[in-house]
Amino acid sequence: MIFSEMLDAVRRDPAAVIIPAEWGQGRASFGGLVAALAFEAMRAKVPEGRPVRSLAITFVGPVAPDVPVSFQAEVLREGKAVSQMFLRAIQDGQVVTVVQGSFGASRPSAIAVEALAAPQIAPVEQCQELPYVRHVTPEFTRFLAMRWGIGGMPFSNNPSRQMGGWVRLRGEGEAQALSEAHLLALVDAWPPAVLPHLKSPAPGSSLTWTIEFVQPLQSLSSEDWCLYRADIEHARDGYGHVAAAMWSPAGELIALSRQTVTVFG
Ligand SMILES: CCCCCCCCCCCCCCCC(=O)SCCNC(=O)CCNC(=O)[C@H](O)C(C)(C)COP(=O)(O)OP(=O)(O)OC[C@H]1O[C@@H](n2cnc3c(N)ncnc32)[C@H](O)[C@@H]1OP(=O)(O)O
Repeated sequence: MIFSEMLDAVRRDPAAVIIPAEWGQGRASFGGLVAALAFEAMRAKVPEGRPVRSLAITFVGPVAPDVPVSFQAEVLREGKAVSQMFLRAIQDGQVVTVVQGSFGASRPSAIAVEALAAPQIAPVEQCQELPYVRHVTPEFTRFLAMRWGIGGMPFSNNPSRQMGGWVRLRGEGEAQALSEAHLLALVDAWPPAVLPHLKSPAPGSSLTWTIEFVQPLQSLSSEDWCLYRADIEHARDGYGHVAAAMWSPAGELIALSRQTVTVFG
C-alpha cells in the first residue's frame, strides 16, 4: 500500500489500521508513517482552520507489521485558537506510540521574524540516491527517495556532525498536495544522523521526536524535492540528540525537528 492508501485507511477506520510489512524498519514499522497516521487521527477531531503547529511523539515500543493498531485521539482542551490533542496508539493491548499535538489558528500579532536562509547544497541531479535494496536497506525505503548531499551514508565511517540532502516520496503515482502527514514521512525517512559514524551496520531507532510546522504550509506537491539537514548536537552511550530542519525546493523553511535517537553499536 502506497502512502496515500495508508492515509485513506486511517481516515476510514482509525481503530484498526494494519501496517503492511513493506513499511517495516527492522522489527518496527517506519516511524514517519506511524506519526503520519497518528496525525491524521488527531486532525480529524480538530476544527477547521487550526493547522498543526507542533507534535511531541514518543515511540514507546515497536509497531509490529500486519497487526491492527488502534489510533485513539482525544481533545485535552479547546481554547479560542488552540486545540490541545493527545493520542495513544495501541497494538495487542500495549501502548506503542503516544503523541501530544497542538493545533492553532492564527491571531493578530506585531511580531514577524524571518527564518534563517536554507543551506546551499548540490542540486538534486548531482546527489546520489539511496536505492531500495531488499534485505539491505529498510523495507520502507522503497517508498521514499533520499538523495545524499550533506555528510555520509549510514555505516560509512564518516564523522560529520551533519547529514542530509533531498527527499520525496517514490512510487506514489499521481502527484498530491503535500500535507503535514507527508512531511512527517519525509523528515523521519532519514536514518539517525549518528549512523554514518559507524563502520558496520547496527540497529538504530528514533525514541522521541518533536516536530514544529511553519504555517501556513507552502503549497507543494508530492513530486517536489524537499531539502533536509540534521545536526548532531551530542551523542554518547547509545543515545544521540539530533536537531534538523526541512525546506521547500525554493528554500523556505517548512519544518523544525528534534529527535532523541538510540543506536545499538
Ligand atoms: C550499508 C549500506 C547503507 C545502508 C543504508 C540503510 C539505512 C539504515 C538506517 C535505518 C534507519 C532507519 C531510521 C528510521 C527511524 C525509524 O522509523 S525507527 C521506528 C520508530 N521507532 C521505534 O519504533 C522505536 C520504538 N521503541 C523501541 O523499540 C524501544 O523503546 C527502543 C527505542 C529500542 C528502546 O531501547 P531498549 O529499551 O534498549 O530496547 P529493547 O526493546 O529492550 O530492545 C533492544 C534490542 O532491540 C534491537 N533493536 C532496536 N531497534 C531495532 C530495530 N528497529 N530493528 C531491529 N532491532 C532493533 C536492539 O539492537 C536490541 O537488540 P539486542 O541487544 O537485544 O540483541
